[in-house]
Amino acid sequence: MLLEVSELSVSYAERAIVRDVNLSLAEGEVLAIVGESGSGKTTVIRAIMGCLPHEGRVSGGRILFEGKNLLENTPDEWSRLCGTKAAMVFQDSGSMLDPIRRIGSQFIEYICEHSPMTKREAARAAEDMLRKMHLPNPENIMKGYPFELSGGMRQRVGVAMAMFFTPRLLLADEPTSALDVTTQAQVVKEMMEICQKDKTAIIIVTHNIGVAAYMSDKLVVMQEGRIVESGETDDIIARPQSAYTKELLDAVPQVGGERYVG
Ligand SMILES: Nc1ncnc2c1ncn2[C@@H]1O[C@H](COP(=O)(O)OP(=O)(O)OP(=O)(O)O)[C@@H](O)[C@H]1O
Repeated sequence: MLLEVSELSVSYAERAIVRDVNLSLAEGEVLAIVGESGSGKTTVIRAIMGCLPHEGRVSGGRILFEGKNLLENTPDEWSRLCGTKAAMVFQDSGSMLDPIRRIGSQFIEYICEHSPMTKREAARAAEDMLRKMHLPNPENIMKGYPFELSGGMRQRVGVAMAMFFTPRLLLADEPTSALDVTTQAQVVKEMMEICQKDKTAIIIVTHNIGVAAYMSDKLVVMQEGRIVESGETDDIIARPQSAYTKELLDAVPQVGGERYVG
């Protein structure tokens, strides 16, 4: 297994928020975490990435990544892991970029921080990566500022940066929920293409069980900090066991007479 999370519990300022979460992920697999706002989805992936807010603390459990317990990592080991072996995409990756610096200089700096490439090599490699994310005129994008791009384009830049070092694991927190439905579908499709080619495993956190059904091999349903249902996505969609999962599925809008999750 690439990742094995067992009995994970997390507290914020001594208040237990996430309790006894178990999940596992093999190379190239896609796991979706769904559940209502506040159910602890983001907390789980932040704990895996070692980036809980400062009042947050893992109060129990284990997180094995390639067989090593991440909770024993030194700060140095975390910084070697983040960005190269494991990477994260956020709801609005544009907000992670400095608004008053050109995209190219930020992308090049990011590459040079994590590799011995020269600036010139990094620039060329960054453009190639933007092209892979179907961004037109990568040379112009490199020269532009984040605010000059649409939300979908900024999100593609975020995915391109996250995927640059072919991470083994991509953690995606509501990566498309700020986008309109058509752009959501395109960005999800492109992100999956690039991950499938590199055999990158994905954990995607989403409100949208339709997106989860489309993307994932495995599904974890969370409510109030606990897992209420988990298993193969197709099984859960066809035969949900918990009342809460049934509720989530019932809330999926009908599209053209057919369920979006169908
Ligand atoms: N920094 C923090 N300090 C204290 N409590 C927090 C902090 N961040 C989150 N929480 C609490 O932890 C709980 C879980 O939050 P989390 O963001 O993990 O949920 P979520 O399922 O990802 O929600 P959403 O879908 O809205 O992002 C919530 O009750 C939230 O109020």
